[in-house]
Amino acid sequence: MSGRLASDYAAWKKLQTIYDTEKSQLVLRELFAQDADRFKNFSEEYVSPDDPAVTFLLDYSKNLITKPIFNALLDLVREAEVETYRDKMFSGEHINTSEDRAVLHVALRNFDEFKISEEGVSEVSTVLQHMKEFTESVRNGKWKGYTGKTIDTIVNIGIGGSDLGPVMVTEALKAFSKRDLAAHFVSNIDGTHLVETLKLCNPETTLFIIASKTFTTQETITNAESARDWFLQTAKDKAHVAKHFVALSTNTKAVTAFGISSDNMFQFWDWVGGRYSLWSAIGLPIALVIGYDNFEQLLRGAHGMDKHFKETPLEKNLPVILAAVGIWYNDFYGAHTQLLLPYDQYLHKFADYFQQGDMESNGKFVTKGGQRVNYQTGPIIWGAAGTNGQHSFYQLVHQGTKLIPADFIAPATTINPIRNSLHHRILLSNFFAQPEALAFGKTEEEVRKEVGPNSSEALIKSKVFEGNRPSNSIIFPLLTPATLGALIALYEHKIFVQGVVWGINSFDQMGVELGKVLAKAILAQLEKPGDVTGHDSSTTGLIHYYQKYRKE
Ligand SMILES: O=P(O)(O)OC[C@H]1O[C@H](O)[C@@H](O)[C@@H](O)[C@@H]1O
Repeated sequence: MSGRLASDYAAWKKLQTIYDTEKSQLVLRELFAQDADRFKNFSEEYVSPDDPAVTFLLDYSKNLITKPIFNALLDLVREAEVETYRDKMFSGEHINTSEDRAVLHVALRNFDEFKISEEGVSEVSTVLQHMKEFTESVRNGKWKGYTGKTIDTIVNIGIGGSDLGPVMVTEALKAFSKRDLAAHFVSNIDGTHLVETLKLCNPETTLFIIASKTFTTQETITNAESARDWFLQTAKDKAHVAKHFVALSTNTKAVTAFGISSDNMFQFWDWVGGRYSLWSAIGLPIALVIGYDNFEQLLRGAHGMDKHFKETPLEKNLPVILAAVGIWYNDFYGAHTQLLLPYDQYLHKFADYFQQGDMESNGKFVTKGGQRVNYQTGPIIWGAAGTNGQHSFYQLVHQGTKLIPADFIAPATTINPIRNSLHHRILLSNFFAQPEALAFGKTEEEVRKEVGPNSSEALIKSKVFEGNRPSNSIIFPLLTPATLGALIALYEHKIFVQGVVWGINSFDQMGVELGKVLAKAILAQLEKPGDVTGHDSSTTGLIHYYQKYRKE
């Protein structure tokens, strides 16, 4: 994050030389054959410094690395001053330089342990207390709707960071939810999203949570106004809005202007980035669904990982290890993507969540110092819950022409052990088998033995798996709120480390602005029929086609 070009570092140059000279020797079959202790030498167990029950194993032995490569990657991390920038983040320095802001999601789950002096940090516990009281009054039925009925449905209206975290976590921790409180999430400006959700809601028993850091986001404000109109069609009196609309925001003025009283507003601060905000008031729908105590466990689990990240030497530091190995593929092997593959149905939104987390943070071509990078930055993140992905895109991962590093993630035990955990054993057998198949493949010789002498050469070739496809495996005892918190924080800090090495600002998002500005200009033209001006012929042609069918 120094803003320097990563390719100027001595360690970068050394890694390039290693890659150019040793690439052909980096064959997993051989690396494992040469070192009986490879698993031991390339795996780390995480145990939360706060709670021994929060633990997991990271096995990174199936990567195309040797100890000298791993050490050179750590040298790169050192040379980029990741430790210095990490400490700056934790102390509240304004490391988000383009917006002159601190980056303090770690302060939201700190429980007063690290000393951080930044405006707002001392208010974190007051907001948590407000969230706790509110959550309890909704969950125990004391909070009533305008006709005196108990709230049975919540609708979160937000988008991006004000949607994806709560969606992912409420799905992941569904088993901890209060079953008689239905939770819906409306994000898309497409009216369909709101209309289809409102079909499931009763205005007398629905609580709308308007979640927007800025409270200016077009989608969220438009959806919120439409939801309010829908509510008032039945409730009539504007005074009833107070019982059915709350806001999560940093913008008190805009919230009040919308008609939500500041008593029903849950505050956060500009040092909470949208994609790092599920730990803040943005987590209110999470607390409502799983209960405040479970929400606090999620925060505590993340805090344990924060301590690990802050205090553990680099070679045993899990976020650093994931980041370092990722840089090896992204910048030297030329891999463009990174798969996240949770073998846990509850985590089916995990990759969606980290698409914003990683790609909005590290999808940048300019360093903090304003130079264009001459290397690859953030990877494309994608994935699906296992085993579904296996029946969809794994063919390409196994036998395609691209190198696609993958993180496999699974709980050792399940919350739903049906048929004596038979389902879970089958799931895990796939979780173990896939990285093995990717790494070791199947040679032509092995195929020949299998298919017999009468098979065609073409058939034999089509059954060969080249192998040598890298992966990490993360396995933990059970998916609990605290373990999930630690897992999310692990990836957050991985993103941080990579951003520092690449010299970019992981905490702004200038890249989402241009489309927004253009859409506003076009909207003004769509509202008055007639000829459109100021666009290229393609955009003009598309708008003309639309105008043939335009309806009020
Ligand atoms: O919470 P808000 O302010 O509505 O922003 C919602 C989203 O808007 C933009 O897409 C970006 O700025 C995201 O980072 C943000 O999460």
